[in-house]
Amino acid sequence: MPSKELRVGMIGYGFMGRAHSNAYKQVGQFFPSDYRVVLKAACARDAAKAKEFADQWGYESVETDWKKLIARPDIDAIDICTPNNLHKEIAITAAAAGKMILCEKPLAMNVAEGREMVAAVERAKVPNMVWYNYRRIPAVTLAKKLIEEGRLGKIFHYRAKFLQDWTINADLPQGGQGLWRLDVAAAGSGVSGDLLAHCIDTAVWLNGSVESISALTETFVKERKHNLTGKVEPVGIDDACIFMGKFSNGSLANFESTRYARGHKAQYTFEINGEKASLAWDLHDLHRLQMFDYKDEGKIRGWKSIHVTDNGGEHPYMDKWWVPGLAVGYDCSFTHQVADFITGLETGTPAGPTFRDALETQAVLDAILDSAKSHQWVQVAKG
Ligand SMILES: NC(=O)C1=CN([C@@H]2O[C@H](COP(=O)(O)OP(=O)(O)OC[C@H]3O[C@@H](n4cnc5c(N)ncnc54)[C@H](OP(=O)(O)O)[C@@H]3O)[C@@H](O)[C@H]2O)C=CC1
Ligand SMILES: O=C1CO[C@H](CO)[C@@H](O)[C@@H]1O
Repeated sequence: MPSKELRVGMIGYGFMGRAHSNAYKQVGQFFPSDYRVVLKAACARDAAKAKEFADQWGYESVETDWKKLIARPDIDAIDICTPNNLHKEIAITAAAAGKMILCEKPLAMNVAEGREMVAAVERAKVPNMVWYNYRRIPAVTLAKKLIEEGRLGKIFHYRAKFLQDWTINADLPQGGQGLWRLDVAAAGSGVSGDLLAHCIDTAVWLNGSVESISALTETFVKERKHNLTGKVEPVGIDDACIFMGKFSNGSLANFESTRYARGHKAQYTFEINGEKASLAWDLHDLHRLQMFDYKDEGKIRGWKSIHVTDNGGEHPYMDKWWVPGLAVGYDCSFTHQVADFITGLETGTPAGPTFRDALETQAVLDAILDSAKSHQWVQVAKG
């Protein structure tokens, strides 16, 4: 039986408010630990919606001012599920109050903000984590294990893309629930910070730091009505982004993200080519890790499909779920992230990505926008 409580104050009831709440409810059932997660309070500006959310997910109380939530002595951890422009202020206030912080991605609007956030959590010595959840899809975690075992050898290429199509409609306004992503003042950037950020986090985790970048961005719809002013305003975000770059290990990077790829809702894929083997993964088929291993016997050598659904306890996380062969879904990545966060509390070795880890992704994002603006190669800033 758990002997400790992890009392969560959730800020935001939208997409991620729901995804994280689901993870908090699942984690103790599938990943038992010394901690019992208590959904203490849900916070948002719209009191009625926050109350409806709190009732649905089992939060004990509601707040409409995040500063009051942070000030509450009965909350241990603040979960930031707001638009990106609020991450910094909330995180710094929470750190100063000695709260643990689980912050949604991207860490910040830019690297300067990110640095302030890292300084705040490190000064306060509070456990902290950023929700780059795709790392914890079992097939992606398996890729990490195979790379660490040296099965790919020297890596030559890392290519990734994240494609969507939901902003092709020029009548969509900027601002509002979900649509704040189209407003640069709320989002900081467009698809680079929203989608490529995931690809970069996974890439840095699997293949190490990105050193330099040459990027191209495009804003296909240049003006949209703004929901705050009611006026048609210029659009300041990148609708699409392509970059090439070089990793510190010498391998070449080739990345693309867009919300204008008609037919694609969330196609996140990566492929890694090493001297001994290659790996490929596709979110649409999230259990499958494709591998080509050159050491396989010639007449049967080819791409093999590893279906990551246990295999006798050898696949990451899967032994905690159902019987071998049965799948889990997108939501499990969040549950795994909470489970690892709790393990970090128990062992004293924090689960990544911490704010400091996520700062590296933020630096790559800044370099992308700098390069796209200047039409120059840009060195990625260090921490
Ligand atoms: N890890 C991942 O895969 C994903 C990460 N994200 C990230 O999660 C974050 C949230 O995105 P998402 O859930 O889609 O956003 P939504 O638009 O669905 O929800 C945003 C929430 O923030 C609340 N909010 C906004 N302003 C304030 C405020 N001043 N005080 C308190 N609450 C506020 C809103 O409620 P109200 O308006 O009532 O205040 C709303 O509940 C973003 O940083 C995004 O990048 C998003 C999707 C997936
Ligand atoms: O992973 C993701 C899926 O798409 C969302 C946008 O539609 C992103 O915000 C998110 O981070």
